[in-house]
Amino acid sequence: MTSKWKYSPADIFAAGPVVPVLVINDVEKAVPLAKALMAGGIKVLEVTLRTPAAIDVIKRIADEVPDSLIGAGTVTNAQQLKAVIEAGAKFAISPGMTADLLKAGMEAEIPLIPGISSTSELMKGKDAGYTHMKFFPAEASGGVKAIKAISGPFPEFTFCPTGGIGPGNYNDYLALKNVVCVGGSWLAPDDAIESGDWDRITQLAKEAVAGAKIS
Ligand SMILES: O=C(O)C(=O)C[C@H](O)[C@H](O)COP(=O)(O)O
Repeated sequence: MTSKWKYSPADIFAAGPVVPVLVINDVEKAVPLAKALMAGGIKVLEVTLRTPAAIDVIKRIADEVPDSLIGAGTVTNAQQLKAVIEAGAKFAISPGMTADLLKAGMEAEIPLIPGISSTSELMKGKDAGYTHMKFFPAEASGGVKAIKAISGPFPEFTFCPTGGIGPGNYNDYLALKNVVCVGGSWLAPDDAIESGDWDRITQLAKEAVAGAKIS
């Protein structure tokens, strides 16, 4: 692992049991949304690069909510990784991996958390030096059973599962010894962001943090 990183992937995973996966269309929503989540006890934020506003959203949150651990999600190539670093992201996370992205991640000044959904991908990540990975799409790829089975031959890897996770099943994942956090969009529903219902988002965050059972 590279010592130039201010936060290691382990620090990011340990900073909170739930990571909101954020899809933000309007840059003006960035700061109030980040503050609403922080008020609910969540520090790690994943802003997905799914909208044209995403890079500006990351910039805004990095500048105006400096206590947050603002990360970029849906980072699928080295150019995007460079762009999110310039925007101020403190980490990057990907739904998958390519050889180029894995290489760029190891050379980058912020940590990259690549995504896997199979043991072969895990082995590619392992060869490139990664120990912390996203498991995506979690529910569709075997969920808790799959991650538990993977810990047999690969006990040294830690996962942040996302995809199909919500209040009803997040503790099933957190109960696994190779999972310390889970991600999901349930913490910041589109309609609540759209209408600026920040109290609802703070409440969802509070409930998720308070209800999380860390093994
Ligand atoms: O956009 C990305 O980079 C992703 O990796 C995918 C997200 O983590 C999941 O789409 C969240 O899944 P839901 O919580 O089921 O909505």
